Amino acid sequence: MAPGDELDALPPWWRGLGRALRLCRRAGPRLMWVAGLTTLAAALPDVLFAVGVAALGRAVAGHRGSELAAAAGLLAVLAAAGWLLGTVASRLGERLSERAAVRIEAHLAGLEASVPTVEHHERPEILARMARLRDWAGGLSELPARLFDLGGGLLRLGVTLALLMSVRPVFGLLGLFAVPMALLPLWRSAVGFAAEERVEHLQRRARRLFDLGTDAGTGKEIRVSGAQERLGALWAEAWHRRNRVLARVGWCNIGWSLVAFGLFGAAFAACLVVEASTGSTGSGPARAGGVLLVLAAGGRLSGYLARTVDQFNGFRTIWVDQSRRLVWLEGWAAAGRRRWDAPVPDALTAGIVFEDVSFRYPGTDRPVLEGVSLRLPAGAVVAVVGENGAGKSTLVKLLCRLYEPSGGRILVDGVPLDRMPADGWRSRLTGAFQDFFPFEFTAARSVGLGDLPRIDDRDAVAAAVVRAGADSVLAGLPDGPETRLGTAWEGGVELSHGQWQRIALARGFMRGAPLLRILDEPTSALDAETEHVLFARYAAEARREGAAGGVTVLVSHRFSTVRAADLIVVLDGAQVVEQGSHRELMAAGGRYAELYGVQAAAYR
Ligand SMILES: Nc1ncnc2c1ncn2[C@@H]1O[C@H](COP(=O)(O)OP(=O)(O)OP(=O)(O)O)[C@@H](O)[C@H]1O
Repeated sequence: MAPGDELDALPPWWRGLGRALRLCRRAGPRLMWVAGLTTLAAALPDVLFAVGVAALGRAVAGHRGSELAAAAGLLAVLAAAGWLLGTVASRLGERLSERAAVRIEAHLAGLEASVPTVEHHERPEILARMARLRDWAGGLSELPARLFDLGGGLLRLGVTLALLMSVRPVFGLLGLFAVPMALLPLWRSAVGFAAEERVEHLQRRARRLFDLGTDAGTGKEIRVSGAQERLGALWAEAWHRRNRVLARVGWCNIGWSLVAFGLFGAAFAACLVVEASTGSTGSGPARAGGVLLVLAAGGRLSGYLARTVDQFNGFRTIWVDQSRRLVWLEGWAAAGRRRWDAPVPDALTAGIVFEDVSFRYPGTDRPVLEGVSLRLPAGAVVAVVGENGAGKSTLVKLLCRLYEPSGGRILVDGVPLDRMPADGWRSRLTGAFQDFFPFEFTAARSVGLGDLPRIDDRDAVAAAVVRAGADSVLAGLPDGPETRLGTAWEGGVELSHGQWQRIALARGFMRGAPLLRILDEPTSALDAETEHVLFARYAAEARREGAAGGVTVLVSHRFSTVRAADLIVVLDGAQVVEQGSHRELMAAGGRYAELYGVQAAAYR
């Protein structure tokens, strides 16, 4: 399944287990073996404690001093060995989990980042899967340790049952009475899981509302609109609705547990009474030893069983739920890359062509672009205009491959864009966007980020700053380019929106000779005059860079800026309604001429 397709079922459980264990093993193959063997060895002293107790009982009842000392010594050795092996095993398990966590988290982050488009950030069903995987990434790293614990638990159970049957074979049936206790948590946890999935959207909503109410970015508007109380009420309601559903499941769990534990308790009591009154192992000290063995082993049986079931449950949760999600994400990220069989060209000769392209946002039915056919000639400066919501930024996003078209294709020098590696294509793009991100690094690095390999190249940064007209911003900073931006940092300086925008613009000028330069309303916070001057500079620069045939796409609402473009594309109602040069479009007297006239009149 490729990104963009329907969300498919999770892969089978056995693939998930093997994959997750292999990933953890890479974090420390030898450590994994040592941790496994130590955990199994740590299970034995504890279970043999019942044998020591029985020996002690026999010695006390028979008044045998030497046997008493030997039994006491055995118990002391078992206690010390149990503690020592248990401590070492748990430390080794933790160490393995810590190492595996680093590897798994890096793997998950790499997988998410390698998904070529951003649509997964907007599809709730994918977000839910990924959120769960991310939240429980630590759990995956515990998978081997939990598997070893489970092995130790089963070993304890087996030896305990063998000890009980050594007293009377029929006492092995005690294990059967414990079965409901073993199965109950499995059943109830599946019920709990289903309930959690049902209310996951409420949890996500509550978290989002909390972020909205507490985030610095939203603080101003939330206060002005007076929405705090409403947000708080919605947040509380989301949590209450979620908690009510989960609490109901929790109470049912307790009820069923009482029934299962009651059944086992009755059977255990019956075993003790039978052994004490009839004494299968003889009379006197032997009977005392037998009763104590049943008491110690049987008493621990329920504890061991509950623990093993718990271990199995925890193991199963990670195994069945998490490891399958991991395999799904690996497959999903890889599917998007599979058809990349064409290289990204070094230079454009013909240009970029939209061939009957249509697009709908994930989870929506409304076409945002429909039947768009366009040619963006190599080396041209192309302006895209249209009213709010006309689809200008969407067209730009398709060019950046943040989404794949729902229909039609985009060709780069005649080759379908979706056959080229997305990261390779993006490495030849540069851009500045209206919804830029204010990276709170030093000013120089915030600009240098536009071309990662040259992030610390001071000359390249200085040149980009000048080209974007951001030199006045840097000149006003206390430490110039080395000033830390953002008040969240000690000594950091906050910039105005327009200043941040200029930094973002400079970032967009870091890469030289791009195949595509995107300017999506990058100067919306600047005045019309400044925008005009800057755009004239970009256009001149783009024409100078003509050797690579790079296309510059400018989205702007200001027609005074747009008129200098080689080609102007007018979008309306999800379609291209006009295209041509300023002079051609004015002569045609259509939509462009109308909008231009309105804006010119407003300026006059
Ligand atoms: N992530 C999204 N999910 C769903 N719909 C979206 C998304 N982003 C944009 N849209 C819708 O797509 C349509 C086109 O949006 P787009 O941002 O491309 O318009 P635009 O022409 O750039 O507008 P503006 O001039 O206001 O920036 C709008 O109706 C918008 O509601």
